[in-house]
Amino acid sequence: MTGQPIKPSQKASSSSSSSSSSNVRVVARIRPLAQYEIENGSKPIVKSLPSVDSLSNKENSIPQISSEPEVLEVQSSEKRWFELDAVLDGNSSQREVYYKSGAQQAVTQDIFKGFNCTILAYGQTGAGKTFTMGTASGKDSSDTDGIIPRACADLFEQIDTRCDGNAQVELSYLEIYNEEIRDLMCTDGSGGDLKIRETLNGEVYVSGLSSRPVQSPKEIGHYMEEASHRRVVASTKMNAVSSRSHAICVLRIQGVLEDSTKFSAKLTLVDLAGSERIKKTQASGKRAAEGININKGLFVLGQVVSALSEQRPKYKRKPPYRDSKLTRLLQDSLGGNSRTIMVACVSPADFNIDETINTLRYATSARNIKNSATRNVIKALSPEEAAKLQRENQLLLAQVKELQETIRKMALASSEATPSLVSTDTDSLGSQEDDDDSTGVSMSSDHLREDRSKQKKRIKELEREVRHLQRANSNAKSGVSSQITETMAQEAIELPVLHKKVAQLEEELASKKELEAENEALRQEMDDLKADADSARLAANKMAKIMEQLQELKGDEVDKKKMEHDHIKVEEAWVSFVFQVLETNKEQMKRLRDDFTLVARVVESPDVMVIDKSSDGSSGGFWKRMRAKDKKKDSEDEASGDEIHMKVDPAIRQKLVTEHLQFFEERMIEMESHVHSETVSLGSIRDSLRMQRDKLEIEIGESEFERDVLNPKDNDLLNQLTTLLIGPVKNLGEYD
Ligand SMILES: Nc1ncnc2c1ncn2[C@@H]1O[C@H](COP(=O)(O)OP(=O)(O)OP(=O)(O)O)[C@@H](O)[C@H]1O
Repeated sequence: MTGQPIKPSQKASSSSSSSSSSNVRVVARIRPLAQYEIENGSKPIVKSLPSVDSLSNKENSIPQISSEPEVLEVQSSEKRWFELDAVLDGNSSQREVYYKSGAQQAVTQDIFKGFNCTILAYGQTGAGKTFTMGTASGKDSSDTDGIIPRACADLFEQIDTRCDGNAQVELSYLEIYNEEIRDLMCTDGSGGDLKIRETLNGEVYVSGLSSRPVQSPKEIGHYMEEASHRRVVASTKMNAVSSRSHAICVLRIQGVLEDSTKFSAKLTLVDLAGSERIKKTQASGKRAAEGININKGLFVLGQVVSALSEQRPKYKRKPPYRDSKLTRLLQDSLGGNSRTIMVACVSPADFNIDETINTLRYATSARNIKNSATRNVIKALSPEEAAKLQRENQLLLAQVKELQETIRKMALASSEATPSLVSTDTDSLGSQEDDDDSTGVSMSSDHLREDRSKQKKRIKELEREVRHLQRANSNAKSGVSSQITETMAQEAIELPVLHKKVAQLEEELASKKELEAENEALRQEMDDLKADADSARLAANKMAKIMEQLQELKGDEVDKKKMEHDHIKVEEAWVSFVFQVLETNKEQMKRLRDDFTLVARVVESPDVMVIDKSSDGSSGGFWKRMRAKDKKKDSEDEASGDEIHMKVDPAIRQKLVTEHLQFFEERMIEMESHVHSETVSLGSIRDSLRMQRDKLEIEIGESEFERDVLNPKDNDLLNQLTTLLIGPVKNLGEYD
């Protein structure tokens, strides 16, 4: 049998009432197999190993909190064990869960000692969180009631018996849906997208969240029932009624116990939405988006738990409370001023083993989280103690006055120093918006203004605080003679608060000075940026000029190439002209051939030849010579119509023919070779001219494109460059 070794319990139970520092109490609840798990043939593999305590408690009608941790066993391919403060299996009743989780003790004891308490249910979707927490139904109690209705019933019962009804309870109820806070008590639909803010003493609250005074569990049940209709639920493959939001119900209680001790406390009851695998729930569209948001919030919660539970100093890191609304609102419950109980709900089925192991790992880590809850109670004091407190109060008053004067001077100096940068819209005295978690030095003037505005607000808040302290002090003084004991009791509570606030004011002042220095650095940085922007702008202008020049040069280049192109065209025209000349030569050669044919006919003809007058025109030289050599025959020549009939002496004819044949031969050879070589060289000239022209056309196209690109007025590259150089400074809003 293999398994995960169980660590020895490292802590005392959180139920110890005197201790202000206690670990988060974590219990596991295993629900019975669900219908869908039975249908898909799942086997139960998660069970609780009974502790000695729980066995001996079996007989007891009131379930007891076990003093020792309990163990949960997961039997998969190997066995694993998880040690928790209590383990409740599928047979555990709702009542048992209420008691053994520690919820009953928190409500009936811790709240009345002035401790803030949180009870939250965590786990996979469909694991039984809503079933465990329950919603107060407004009806009479039943066995199936979860923690919330039971807590409400016990709370009012205790108020009746311990405060004689002298207590006030206020209820508020919200949900976080898709990272938006919604007021579930708001009936007019205006309770959406509320903001988280923080008071001066670090208490986180939701601005604009409504709260109602409530006088009975039934009244709470009534409001919660109404609110539950506003909560987003939907059906998924793993839960027919799946909560799609984290619901947080807060009860603020203030009362006076029988021994005149005043107390105040906050009971926070949280029903988280379940972690889910989109594949398993088969959620799509809106449901899938919800699932992603749910998982995101829970992931941050996991990060917070793991940061808080880290035991090794070198791995300790700041819990990322601000990364989600859920963790921001639960900041006090996890590592803060609250006694916290976490119920990790799991399925027993092997089908859900991965999710179950995850939940349990998370749960065991959460057990290491240490909270330090402080008691909000007021006790009666002796007259000596009261007088001492009064002296301290006077001292504090003097300190407050001094601080007030310093603040006034600083505020004056600050607004005089930088009037242009301080926003005029700083009259609101509301607390600072907390949602923006930006840290580090901002580069924009918006942020600078924001800092200024925050600074101014801060000063006003400080002034308000001082006024409040003065008021508290003078109230304390005025009551001394008449009701010395009660007033002093009040002061006993207020004195540490005053001390804390003075320390806080001093801290605020120090941080204000830091802010001043930071602002000075920012101003300096802004001046530098302006200077950078100036030189960037100069550089951009220079670049525009260079580009203009380049554009001109490119334009010249284009013109030159175009001229070259035209020149080539002229040359090409000349080449085609020469081709025509060659054609003419060819024509002439043809005529020579015709003459040659004629001469051949002369050779073959008898004494009289018939010659076309047109032929005579073209090869007249030959006939003239014929006639000159044979003058005596001239008279014998006869012309009729287009023909000449010529008598020829055979000897002369023979001689002339031979001469001409030779002449023809030579001319023909000469012309043929000339025409051939001219044709060849012209052909290559023509080809090279065509190539040059094609090349030039491409170059012209490219140069024209480059010229257009270089146009500084319409140049994307330059514009981008300018934006890049000047942009950051332009964003400062003060640089034009
Ligand atoms: N211990 C239990 N005994 C009997 N039925 C239970 C138990 N726990 C849960 N169930 C039933 O299982 C179903 C799912 O429970 P529930 O709605 O409480 O889950 P959930 O964890 O709140 O889910 P989601 O995160 O999706 O809202 C319900 O029908 C509920 O009645």
